Amino acid sequence: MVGQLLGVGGFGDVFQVSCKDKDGQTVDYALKVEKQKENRHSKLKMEIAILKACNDCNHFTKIVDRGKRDELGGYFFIIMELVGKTIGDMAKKHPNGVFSFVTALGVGSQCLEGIESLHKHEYIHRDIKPANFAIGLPPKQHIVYVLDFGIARKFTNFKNEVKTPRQRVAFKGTLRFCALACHQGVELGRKDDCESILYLILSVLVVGGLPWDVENRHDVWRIKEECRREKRSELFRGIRRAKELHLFMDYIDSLAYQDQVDYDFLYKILALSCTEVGADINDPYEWESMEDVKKRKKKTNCKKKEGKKISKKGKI
Ligand SMILES: Nc1ncnc2c1ncn2[C@@H]1O[C@H](COP(=O)(O)OP(=O)(O)OP(=O)(O)O)[C@@H](O)[C@H]1O
Repeated sequence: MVGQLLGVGGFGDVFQVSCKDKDGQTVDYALKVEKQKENRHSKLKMEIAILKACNDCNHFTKIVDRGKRDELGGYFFIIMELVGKTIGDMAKKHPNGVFSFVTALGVGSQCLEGIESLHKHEYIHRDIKPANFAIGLPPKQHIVYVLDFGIARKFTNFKNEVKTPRQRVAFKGTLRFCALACHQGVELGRKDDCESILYLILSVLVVGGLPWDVENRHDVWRIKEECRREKRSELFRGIRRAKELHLFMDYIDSLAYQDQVDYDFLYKILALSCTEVGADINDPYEWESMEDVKKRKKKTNCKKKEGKKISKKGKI
């Protein structure tokens, strides 16, 4: 049974659907449909390929069914695990539109885990923003899910080598959250997804948001550049502990298109930042009740942050 409309995307709509499982229990899922169009690649096909590839990671929704129907002019569909509100919607419900320090960093660290997994499967996301990550439904309210792979791109060639960068790349993504490379019109790599994760964290952490709250693309680019220099403190204004987030930015800015990202270093500095304010990055999020916390299993399918070796860059 098709239920409420959950979201309208650029290419398809997402509905809540419910059906009975083999025990007669009603189970809810999300149905995403995309109209088939001539002369256009299906975004949904890409999403399906990615969700299948990342099936081993708990930051991705599980596929229940998928296919193509010829009715109504033809459409592709996917039925997947239903998740809760997006990070952007959650932040809006909080005072000043921001999370606590530990929730913001904890969520950011999970977004990075999802993106690391995507990179491991040789895709970059290219549209990282709070609207493209969601939290799970109870009892999975401590899990962050990556959504929307509509403009994801394979960054390796058939020999599994990083593709030669194109000379010129058209702007794709979301102005507020895109990396500097996107403004420069150059090929995006793994480090650029990580740059967007830093912007995502700051957008749900700093009261008043990112300093480039303007419409004009060139102004946004200019302010992002200035935030590397004279306006740097403005980007991190008012937060409890900024030292490690500065390191995050310095590290990402030191990387080039083809470079591997030292994700462990980034998890480590996010965790350290929380320790420095007397908390733990795995602490319950603001929306979790004690009951949820009790139920929550600490183990995830993805690599755990804790107990990882200090990487070569992990000298803080
Ligand atoms: N598995 C899901 N469970 C619950 N809600 C979902 C799920 N997937 C997507 N949504 C909701 O639907 C909205 C649109 O989904 P999504 O961003 O994947 O679509 P899109 O067509 O690719 O969008 P865009 O135009 O932003 O690229 C999301 O913001 C989210 O609110």
